[in-house]
Amino acid sequence: MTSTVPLIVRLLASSVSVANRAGKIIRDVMSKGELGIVEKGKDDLQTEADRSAQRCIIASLSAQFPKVNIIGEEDNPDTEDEIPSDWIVIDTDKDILNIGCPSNLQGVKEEDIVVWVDPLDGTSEYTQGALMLKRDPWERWKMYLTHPFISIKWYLSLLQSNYGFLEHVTVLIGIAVNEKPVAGVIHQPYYKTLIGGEKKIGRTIWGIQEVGVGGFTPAPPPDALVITTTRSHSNPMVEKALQVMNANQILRVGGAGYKVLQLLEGVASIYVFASGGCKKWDTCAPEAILSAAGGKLTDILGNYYKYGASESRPNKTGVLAAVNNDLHSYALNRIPEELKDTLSKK
Ligand SMILES: Nc1ncnc2c1ncn2[C@@H]1O[C@H](COP(=O)(O)O)[C@@H](OP(=O)(O)O)[C@H]1O
Ligand SMILES: [Mg+2]
Ligand SMILES: [Mg+2]
Ligand SMILES: [Mg+2]
Repeated sequence: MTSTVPLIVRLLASSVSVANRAGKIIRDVMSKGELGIVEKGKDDLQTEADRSAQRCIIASLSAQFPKVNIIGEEDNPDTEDEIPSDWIVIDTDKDILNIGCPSNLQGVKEEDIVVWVDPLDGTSEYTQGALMLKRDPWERWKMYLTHPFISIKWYLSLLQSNYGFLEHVTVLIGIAVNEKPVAGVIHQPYYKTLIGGEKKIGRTIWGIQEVGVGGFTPAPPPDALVITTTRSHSNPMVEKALQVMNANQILRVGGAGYKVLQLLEGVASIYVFASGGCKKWDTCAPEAILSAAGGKLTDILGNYYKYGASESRPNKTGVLAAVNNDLHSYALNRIPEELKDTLSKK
């Protein structure tokens, strides 16, 4: 049966299973409590969970799809050690294998595909979540003092957050064909639900061009204008763009994946980030899923990013995403020309 299913559908089905496994790795690293934080740059952390989840995803997908070009966020996951055999996922999601494949994607070959992997989106929120899992206030304070960057303002907001920032963490697998994101997976390892009285942790949302979105039911946008934006990478340009939106509410949350989930869930209507900082692996899967649901993700100038393997990794001209074209145009028209100019010259 599997061999008759088009490649792109098989790749999506495998990506869903692999993302679930990566999510379990992320939870396991947190439970063990040894995060192994490395500072890659300013405001840019990597943990054992980022490294291990990426190794799991890349090893699993490249074993099944050897000619697909897979690009991950983390440069040097420790490749010396052998990968634990239970990190190599060979399962595929059976429901996805049964979906119809859009006609323009039926003949796609492995060589035509680039997969962009963000093994853990929202690393900042993940490391701060670890801090809050320390029940003993003294232990928590000691961990705070040794955390690479976290201001007292953040520490206080964490104390008030009821340990909630772990929900912002996602695993992102984006599938691009001819430079365009056509399918993707957003897995949320800490999403909690009660199903028939039983607690379930984690959920996986997927999308594919022309077919739509699965894993949950998208909701219409809120009546009020609710904007979602970064909570850990703001700067004066980001704030300027937010000021001009005339929003009823601004939500500051972690991760590109989580912000796009908020759009899909009807929690927010527009995602505005008028700054460089995000990279192709942050936006590929979210763009694919959002557009499959009728939304739009571009840079702050209104141009689509390209996702070919040779494209530069940084999304220098920011992110502007909305649940529909009208809200996207509304936001685009409000961004001052001067800000667009400054960003495009960076
Ligand atoms: N100034 C910056 N420096 C480094 N990374 C940045 C950044 N601004 C945004 N990013 C990256 O873009 C993603 C979303 O950011 P934010 O949560 O601030 O909206 C995060 O991905 P990772 O957590 O996968 O690294 C984050 O690291
Ligand atoms: Mg990162
Ligand atoms: Mg990311
Ligand atoms: Mg990441």
